[in-house]
Amino acid sequence: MNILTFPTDAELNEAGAGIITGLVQTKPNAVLGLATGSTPIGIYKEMIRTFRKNMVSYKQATTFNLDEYVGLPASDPQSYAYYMKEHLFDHIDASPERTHIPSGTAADPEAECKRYDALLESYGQIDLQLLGLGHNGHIGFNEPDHSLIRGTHVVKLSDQTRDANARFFETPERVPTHAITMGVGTILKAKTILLVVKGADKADIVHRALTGEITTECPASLLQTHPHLVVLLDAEAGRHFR
Ligand SMILES: O=P(O)(O)OC[C@H]1O[C@](O)(CO)[C@@H](O)[C@@H]1O
Repeated sequence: MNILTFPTDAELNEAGAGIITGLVQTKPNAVLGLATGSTPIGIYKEMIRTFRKNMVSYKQATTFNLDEYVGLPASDPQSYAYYMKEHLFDHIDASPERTHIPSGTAADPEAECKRYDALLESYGQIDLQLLGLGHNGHIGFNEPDHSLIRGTHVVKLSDQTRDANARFFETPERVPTHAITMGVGTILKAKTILLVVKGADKADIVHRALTGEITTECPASLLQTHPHLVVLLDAEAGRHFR
């Protein structure tokens, strides 16, 4: 595990974007696992800046997003499909047919999970999986539990996660109750995992996840078992690592 702490947000974002663009420069058909939430926005901005300087092309890259809310169509500004267009896809040359996100409005969500897994399977392995961290230790939407699910599945969101994400919705009641998420098995299968954590409110959970007991009650703690884990922390989130 390689843990890097950055004094400024700008430096962290540059480093994160540098790792992703560096991979796509050397392997144009890379398979990227992408994340949403507030954490990766700065990294996506940097990736767009590098793209605009004609330093990288995403035309041949394939992307798989971690998760999507059940019930939200891609046209809903709170959906992760919308987020990805707004923060990344509309600003780079990614091929729409190669950018994959679970559908939140599939008539049969279970069948949608199977479809997504089969598609992931057809690519073999994600080259680089970008991850944020939930306040309760979730990765993707894999919530703390006495057991975790390997593949893509429908998950009931914890109250803590719904509260944390309520800031993006008009009212807390509008936060969807369920999501589709890639499973921890798929996440851990990625060749490299890039975990990005920002903010004082995540200092304790990231420390627990990376140095504490490996337990499904803190899904991110399973990342300790990954052979190529890179962790980018801002000064606040990295407080316990200094
Ligand atoms: O970056 P944020 O907004 O704190 O979110 C952290 C995590 O929560 C999720 O957005 C899901 O709630 C994850 O996809 C993300 O990694």
